[in-house]
Amino acid sequence: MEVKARAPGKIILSGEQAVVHGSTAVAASIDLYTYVSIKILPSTENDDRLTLQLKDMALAFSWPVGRIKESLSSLGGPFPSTPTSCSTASMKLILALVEEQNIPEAKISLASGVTAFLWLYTSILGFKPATVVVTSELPLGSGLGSSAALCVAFSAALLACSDFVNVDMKQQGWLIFGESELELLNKWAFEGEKLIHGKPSGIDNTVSTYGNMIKFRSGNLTHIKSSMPLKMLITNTKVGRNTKALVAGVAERTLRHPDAMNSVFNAVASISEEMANVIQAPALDDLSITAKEEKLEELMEMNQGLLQCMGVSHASIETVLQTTLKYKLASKLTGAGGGGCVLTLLQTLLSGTIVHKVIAELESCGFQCLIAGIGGNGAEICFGAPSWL
Ligand SMILES: Nc1ncnc2c1ncn2[C@@H]1O[C@H](COP(=O)(O)OP(=O)(O)O)[C@@H](O)[C@H]1O
Ligand SMILES: C[C@@](O)(CCOP(=O)(O)O)CC(=O)O
Ligand SMILES: [Mg+2]
Repeated sequence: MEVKARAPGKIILSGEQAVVHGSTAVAASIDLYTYVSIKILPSTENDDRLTLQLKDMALAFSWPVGRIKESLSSLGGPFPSTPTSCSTASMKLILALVEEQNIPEAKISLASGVTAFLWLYTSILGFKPATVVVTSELPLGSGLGSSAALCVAFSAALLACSDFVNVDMKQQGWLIFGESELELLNKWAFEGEKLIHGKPSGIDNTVSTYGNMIKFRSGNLTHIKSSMPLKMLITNTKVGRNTKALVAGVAERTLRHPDAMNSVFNAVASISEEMANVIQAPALDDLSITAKEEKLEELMEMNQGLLQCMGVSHASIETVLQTTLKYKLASKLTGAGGGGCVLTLLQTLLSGTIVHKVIAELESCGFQCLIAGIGGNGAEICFGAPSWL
């Protein structure tokens, strides 16, 4: 049996970091995906293995299934079949299984992704031998939600192979799960994301699961329907950073200055609410679209100022802001900050010449620019020949 799943990355239009502290945020899926393929293998007498191939990194990890079973069954298994947090005891055992694989020091940041894989795999499918292959179009650790896309794609593929969901394997092409399956998949992906981020808000796995555009607050999502075309330039500063450390840094600043930081989070919540209203308000002509774009630009700039207050901007982000401002374009960081990606709103009536000029100037600083499609489908699964591997 072979199943493929894909899950999109995301941009956060407003409210990153503050959303971890209960503020509203607005996010949208982008058309860059992480793909997971699972091939369940027939059980043999003595060489059953679980293999994880990270194709883009040219890395493969493999465990004898008996070894995983022996290690984890000391906890008294079977593992939970409903989404549950990985206990400290399970975590310790899984980390030992990851450590055995001797991940090269230069790629050690991948260990948390491998840990999330082992937890999701054993929880959802138990100890079946299989080969799992991962590929991704998303830059890792850049604020475009690669960690959530990975957990969503794992969960979707695993659930499609499990007895927990009912899917018609004869259907062709990419399929979307039903509502209750999406809810289950999103909960599992959140558990995986916790192992990578420490304390995620859940916005990244939720927008990757459901796709489109969402408003998110304290675990609750509201679907948003944009009444205007939204075009964003995404500039990757290529400055590596780690979401877990940045989220922890904001939490520490909040402990030091609770009143000031709570005021910042409240201001961010108001910005996100207003942004959602602007995006959804009817636009009857070019004039009203331009007026809405100007409001969005101002809200993005205000949000960026507050992200600076939280301590998550970076010299490379400031360079992108100054460069785009020269062309009268508004920008803000997206994701955890500290480097990673910056969003710039490209107004509908903006000339192509300006877009080319700003991209050329950003790229001359060593940054990488892309314009992604915004608001496509969320998680999808497919049975059949893997054309994308
Ligand atoms: N395709 C992938 N293969 C392996 N690990 C991945 C993959 N995508 C994401 N990860 C895991 O997620 C981490 C990056 O997550 P994070 O710091 O949250 O940044 P972001 O989610 O913005 O890309 C990586 O260091 C790795 O552990
Ligand atoms: C900083 C945060 O708001 C978004 C993190 O996104 P990313 O991992 O940087 O793509 C954290 C969260 O909401 O879980
Ligand atoms: Mg992440």
